[in-house]
Amino acid sequence: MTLSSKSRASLFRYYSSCGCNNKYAFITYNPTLIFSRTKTSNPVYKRKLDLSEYSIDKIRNFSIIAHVDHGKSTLADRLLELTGVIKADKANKQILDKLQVEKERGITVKAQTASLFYEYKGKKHLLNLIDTPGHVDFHYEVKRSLAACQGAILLVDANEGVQAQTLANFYLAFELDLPIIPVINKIDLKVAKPEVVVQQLNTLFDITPDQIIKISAKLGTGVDEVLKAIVERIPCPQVTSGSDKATQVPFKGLLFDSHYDRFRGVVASVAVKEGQISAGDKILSLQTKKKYDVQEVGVMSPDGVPISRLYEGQVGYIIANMKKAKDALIGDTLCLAEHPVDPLPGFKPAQAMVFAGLFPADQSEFSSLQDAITKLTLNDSSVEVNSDHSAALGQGFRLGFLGLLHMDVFEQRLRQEFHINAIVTAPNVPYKVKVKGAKNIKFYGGEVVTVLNPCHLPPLSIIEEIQEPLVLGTIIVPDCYLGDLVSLSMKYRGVQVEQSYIDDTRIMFKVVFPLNEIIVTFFDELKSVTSGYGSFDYEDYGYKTGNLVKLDIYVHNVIIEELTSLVHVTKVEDRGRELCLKLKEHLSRQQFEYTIRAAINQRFIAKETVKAYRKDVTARVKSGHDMARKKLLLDRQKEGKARLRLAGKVPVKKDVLMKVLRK
Ligand SMILES: Nc1nc2c(ncn2[C@@H]2O[C@H](COP(=O)(O)OP(=O)(O)OP(=O)(O)O)[C@@H](O)[C@H]2O)c(=O)[nH]1
Repeated sequence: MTLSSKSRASLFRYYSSCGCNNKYAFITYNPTLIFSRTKTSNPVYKRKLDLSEYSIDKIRNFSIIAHVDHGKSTLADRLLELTGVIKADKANKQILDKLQVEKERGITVKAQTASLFYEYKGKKHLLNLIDTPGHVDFHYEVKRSLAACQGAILLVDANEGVQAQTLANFYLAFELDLPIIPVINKIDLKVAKPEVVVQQLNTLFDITPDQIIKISAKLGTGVDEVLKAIVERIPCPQVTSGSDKATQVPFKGLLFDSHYDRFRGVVASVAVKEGQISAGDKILSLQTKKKYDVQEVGVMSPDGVPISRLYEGQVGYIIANMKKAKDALIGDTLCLAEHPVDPLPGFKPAQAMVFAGLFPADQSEFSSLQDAITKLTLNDSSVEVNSDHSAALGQGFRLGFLGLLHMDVFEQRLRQEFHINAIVTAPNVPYKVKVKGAKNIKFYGGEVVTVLNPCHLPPLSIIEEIQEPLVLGTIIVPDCYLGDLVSLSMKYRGVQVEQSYIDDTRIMFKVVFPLNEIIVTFFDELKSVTSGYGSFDYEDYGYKTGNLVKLDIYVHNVIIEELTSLVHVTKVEDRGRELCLKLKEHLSRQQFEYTIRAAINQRFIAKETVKAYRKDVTARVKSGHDMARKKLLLDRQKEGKARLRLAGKVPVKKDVLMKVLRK
């Protein structure tokens, strides 16, 4: 069915009058219409999709996993082209990276699905691809994507070889018992060393050379081999009911991802484990116990294509009037309202690792900031939101992120998509504080209190111990940097637990670090001491009692709460001195002299003095010999300054805080 331009125009007017001003959305509102986009390069849209022709043995669900920049999204582009989902075009670059921040930074931050239609040995196959992010902060995305798959392509750069995230991602797939197709990418590079990578894959993962496919995702070389391997080596989805009975078995689906469409609410990505689902069905969320009417089901190819029915084994999306991101809980099981089922195992919720305060630059913008955070978290449910207040910055929020890049990306999206200029305070990690005394335990609601903001630390007298979060870091470096790496690890309080060669020249280290030490500068320093060759990945390693102290900064005898931090006892003096010096550099002089001091439990460990402005009050005394008059004027000035010093305040403005907080 195609629409005449007249009926298109009237439809557009109709949907515009309903408040829908998205030029694509008016077409997608009606599931019976065939999608049309301004860029109609997509042959899929020329026909209506009916997935009933793909029996379960013709379906493959797979992810592409790899270290950062090893070419996942570029391979996805070639797969989309080869299967005719998009037209081959030099302009196709990381098509599945849809967010502006992804395009600008050239990284994937959100996993994306795409359905490909591939004819193999005369039979049509439906291949559901999930392109995953590579950066350590987004491991959680990879983990849940893999739960919707039966296999994974492990991509390794032919020049860089196996890196820290290659290992982490391999083990994620391995733990789920997924078949892995090892692919060496970028063989077109002059510096490519595919044979070295073959040796690494063999040493580390027991992968034999005959299993490995060598490609250039950029040029398309060898990509057809990857398509064949997907069909041959990845099994079709396992379903308990068997394909014939699919129609009689009640629907059971795993909600593995979601995003928020401002016109249509939550779009939930679902892997259909049993039965089938179509628009008009009433579904139940087993976690929230809420019921919804399904308005549309479809597949991403690469944008949403509505279809009449999603069948057992398939991966697609459901739109069911879910208004909030919290309605679509990742890992939830969806079923038909009248046929409740046993829940699927689901996932552990994402754990925020890094917390920071977010304040509006101007308090009048507080509600705009609140609104923007609510909207952004609809698309990113892994952000933890708490309210916060600061004496200098006013009302704001304390947000929890999966890592520093995640925090950066969130802040960039606030700026770009909502035009909000927020002040982000220094990142810190969640500490666990053990309090003593039955009365205190009752007051804090438990023996262990989680402290997200160091200035909210319970009084020292009732603290039994402070525990800090640890991570197990994996570092891969050429062995010539061995000495530099050992010193670097020690500087960041790392404890080495393992060391082994992954090929003739490169070493893998496992080091336990306090998370607080590595969140800001460690990665940059690692890159710098290893001339860019070192790679780093980390995973949660629990909590350990740390010899930590609370560092307070006083400006003219007033504590600046935003600068309060928990620091290891061996580093606290350096940190105290550094903060005092930075403040001195950025604070303005006053009519009176004042001090900037760093203190542990009110014991001062560092001090800087900011001198007063000097005004020559004796300049007006004409006679150079009137010493008595000069003395009188100088004494008066001294008294005035002493009075000011007592009553005067030193404003620590937001821009000064920002400069000091940036490490
Ligand atoms: N020479 C060459 N460059 C490639 C090839 N494949 C990818 N690239 C380049 O490598 C860079 C990273 O590619 P991406 O596809 O964005 O890598 P990615 O793994 O998706 O990156 P993240 O999502 O950030 O982890 C881009 O500049 C690509 O053009 C290849 O086969 N040969």
